[in-house]
Amino acid sequence: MPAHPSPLPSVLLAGCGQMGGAMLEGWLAHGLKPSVVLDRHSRTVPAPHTVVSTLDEIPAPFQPDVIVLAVKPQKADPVLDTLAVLYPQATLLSVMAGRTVESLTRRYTQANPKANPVLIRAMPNTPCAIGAGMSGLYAPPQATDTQKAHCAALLAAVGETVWVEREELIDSVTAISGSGPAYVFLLAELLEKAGVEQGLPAENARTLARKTLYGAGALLNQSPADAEELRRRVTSPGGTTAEALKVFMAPDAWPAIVPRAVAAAARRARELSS
Ligand SMILES: NC(=O)C1=CN([C@@H]2O[C@H](COP(=O)(O)OP(=O)(O)OC[C@H]3O[C@@H](n4cnc5c(N)ncnc54)[C@H](O)[C@@H]3O)[C@@H](O)[C@H]2O)C=CC1
Ligand SMILES: O=C(O)[C@@H]1CCC=N1
Repeated sequence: MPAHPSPLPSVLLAGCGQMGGAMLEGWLAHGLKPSVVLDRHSRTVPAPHTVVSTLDEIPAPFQPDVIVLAVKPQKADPVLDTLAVLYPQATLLSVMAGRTVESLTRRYTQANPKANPVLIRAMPNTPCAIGAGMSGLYAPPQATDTQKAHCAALLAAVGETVWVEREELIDSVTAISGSGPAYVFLLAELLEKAGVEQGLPAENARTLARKTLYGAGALLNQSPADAEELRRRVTSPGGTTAEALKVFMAPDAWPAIVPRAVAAAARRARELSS
């Protein structure tokens, strides 16, 4: 990730927890115009960037290109209320699950009737911290090309991006790639435990599980072949993998469970929308 020649737009990062912190790591590695990080927990950022624990501490002349909303959806309202007063014409990039453009704009303009914000939504994931993120983005029709370009640049600096045409598809993105790393980490946990049950020393089981997921992910990333074909290449007829896949692929196992889990995540995203 080059620190030159084009620094990313300046941001006010509102919320620097798991997701905000992951993006910030990538942005700092890339190079970011002077920016401000808001978090009530103590943080450090290298100069010329600044950390504040409340919005009142933001230096008066600071005008970010983009305000990134990365607090929990249920905690956003007090932050929006203050931002609406400080930055009535802001470009806001929300990475919050669920909360819609309409609900965020409504809250903003309730807090300041003169405000006229533009809300763009994105759903990134924590591999952004190492430049391997996957983000879906949605912009409403009123967003300008510059606003979209600023938001896209921020997310492209920390991984891949896709735009979706309809806002409700951000809930689907959330259920696949936003939450998705947790599904993969669960598989790592379970493989590691199973390895120990098979008699491997814990340290070996951990390495075997983690590096297998890493290698398979890297192969998926580089190979033009479908996942199904890559799976077939591992599965010798009458061999060991086929036996494991009979268990995983039983009609009531992964083919039923994965869509059910994804649907549950998407449903929760819709519940968080108000
Ligand atoms: N964790 C993940 O993998 C992903 C999270 N998201 C979204 O990112 C958002 C944040 O999630 P996490 O980073 O997991 O949560 P988090 O709880 O780790 O981070 C939120 C941060 O905001 C700070 N904060 C909240 N209200 C504040 C206030 N009024 N003033 C100052 N600081 C305040 C908290 O101190 C905390 O550090 C959520 O809306 C979530 O939907 C999106 C994609 C993936
Ligand atoms: O669990 C959550 O609600 C957030 C959104 C996607 C990943 N983490």
